Amino acid sequence: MDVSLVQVRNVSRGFGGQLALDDISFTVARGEILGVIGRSGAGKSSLLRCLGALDRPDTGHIVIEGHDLTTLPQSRLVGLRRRIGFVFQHFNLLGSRTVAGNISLPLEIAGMPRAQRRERIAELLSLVGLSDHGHKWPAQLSGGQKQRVGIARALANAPALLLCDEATSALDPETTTSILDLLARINRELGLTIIMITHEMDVIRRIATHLVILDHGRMIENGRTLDILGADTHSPVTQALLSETQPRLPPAIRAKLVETPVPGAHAVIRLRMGGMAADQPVLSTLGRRFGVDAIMLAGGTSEIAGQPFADMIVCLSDYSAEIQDFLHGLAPSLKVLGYVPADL
Ligand SMILES: Nc1ncnc2c1ncn2[C@@H]1O[C@H](COP(=O)(O)OP(=O)(O)OP(=O)(O)O)[C@@H](O)[C@H]1O
Repeated sequence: MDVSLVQVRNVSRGFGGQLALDDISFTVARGEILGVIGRSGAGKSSLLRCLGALDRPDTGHIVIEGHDLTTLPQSRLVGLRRRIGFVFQHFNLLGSRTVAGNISLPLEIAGMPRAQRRERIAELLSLVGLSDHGHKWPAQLSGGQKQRVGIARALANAPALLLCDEATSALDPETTTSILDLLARINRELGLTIIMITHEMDVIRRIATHLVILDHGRMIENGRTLDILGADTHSPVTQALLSETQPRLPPAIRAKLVETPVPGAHAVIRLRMGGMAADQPVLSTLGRRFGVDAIMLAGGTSEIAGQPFADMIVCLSDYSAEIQDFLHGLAPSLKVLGYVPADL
């Protein structure tokens, strides 16, 4: 059985002789959170518009729940669009309607009777943590609350797919965290598939199970976020995006780093590992098993889309073949950054 909810096949879209999307293909499985990232002009919004049936690709196919958006007649697109919820960067709430009124709008358009609507609105308000705010006006809400209303409205018709366009870019860091937590909970509890466009790597790390990286309209990475972030070799564009959230050596230590080992020097190693290995007490094991002094210089263990992930730079008093073997067994990505004097 095909578990993919969305199939994007060889999609291209041009504007004035320039390709905003150049032969893009990927699939999104049900229940996935796909992050789409890229620099300004990479093609993210163009892709989102095609996925939301707001624009048609010039060539290629986009199939959602078995329906090909690119060949479906306009009359049937309206029905399919109800299967897709949109969350916008600037919320796009109607100031002339209350919170409940905003959430009610898609239900009214879908022809839901009033009594049923009232029940559904109460359910949605509770889901996004705004049960007491239904009577308020958008102007009375904080940015985070407005986005919660935006999410409730997007979920009103129980969509199969949620498209989020820079949903947290207008929010402060604390509010961003609460909105990302809400989206992750909705994904978990409702099994909802989410595609989110962002230019922030941190958003990807926190929530996206899968990742697409676009550059000049081309897809340069696609896979599990853990795999892409844990890998060693990347294109310069990917590396630049990833480096935003990667640990860096403190400048004072970087200044002492040399390329070739001198007698007694300590090795500075960068290692990344995902899954169970990330939870292991690597430094203390090195000390216990090999008698190595191991010091964490930067980074540590965090989570990527709820999975443990370690990304750290460590200083080791010994980097023998035996120790290298041990570390290679744990970390698919392992790199010697250089050597520093023992009396660091
Ligand atoms: N309607 C349009 N008319 C003309 N050119 C367009 C149109 N939409 C997109 N483009 C061009 O297509 C390319 C991709 O734009 P797009 O907005 O999809 O990128 P983006 O990754 O979303 O960028 P940003 O992060 O700045 O929003 C850009 O060169 C842009 O100028």
